[in-house]
Amino acid sequence: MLIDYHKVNIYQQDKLILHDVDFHAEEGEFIYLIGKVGSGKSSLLKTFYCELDLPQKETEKAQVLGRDLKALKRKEVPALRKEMGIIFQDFQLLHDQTVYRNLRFVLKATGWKDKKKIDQRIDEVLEAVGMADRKESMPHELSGGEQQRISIARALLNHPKIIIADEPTGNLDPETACNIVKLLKDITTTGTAVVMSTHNIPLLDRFPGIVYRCKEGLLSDVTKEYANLDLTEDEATM
Ligand SMILES: Nc1ncnc2c1ncn2[C@@H]1O[C@H](COP(=O)(O)OP(=O)(O)OP(=O)(O)O)[C@@H](O)[C@H]1O
Repeated sequence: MLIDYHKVNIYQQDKLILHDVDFHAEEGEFIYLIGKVGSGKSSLLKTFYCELDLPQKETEKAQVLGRDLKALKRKEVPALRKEMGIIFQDFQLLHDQTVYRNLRFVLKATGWKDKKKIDQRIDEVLEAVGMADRKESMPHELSGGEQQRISIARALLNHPKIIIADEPTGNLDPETACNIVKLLKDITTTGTAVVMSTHNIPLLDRFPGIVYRCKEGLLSDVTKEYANLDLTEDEATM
């Protein structure tokens, strides 16, 4: 299992955001996280990559990629993150660097040294997201959807076992959003799991997956019943 949470409490400062969280992710799974604004989606995702700490005493089990988060030391976090791809709504590309340099920056920062291997891996990930011909482009020369493709390519660089995507389609028009989610779903066929938060409810029918919902401090697996729930609040972004 890639992520195994059992009875986990999640706080922001002193405020309990989600309690008794059970969450599981297995290889190749495509998992949505829905819930209204402020319901705790980002907070949960942040705990997976240790941006938000879990309270030791209120965590029964929290394992991510074979590590016990209760025992994980700060210095072990970069190695854990190297095995994950993380994607954000605002792409977070280096604006003054070409696509190629954006990707090379990550490889160098994660220990790659051989220029030939670096160039080969950059070609592979750009190919995987359909952007092989944009290596020398600057981010501002790309559309939002294209920039998100580059950030997905960046997330793929180190062969992640799991991709965590926090509202990856939040800044995109509906058609571009569909293309990005299709790409993320295609990636799961390679065995990489994807966990993505979204307010874009129509995606759930179009690209079926497992659906978790944050509501009133609780996280539930609603895969079987989401179609019968009123998700008006979950869809609103304001
Ligand atoms: N850094 C922080 N410090 C204090 N409180 C925070 C912080 N970040 C988030 N919160 C609070 O935690 C709660 C959950 O926020 P979170 O960002 O996890 O919600 P979300 O479901 O991702 O919302 P959205 O759909 O708007 O992205 C909110 O009440 C928010 O105000």
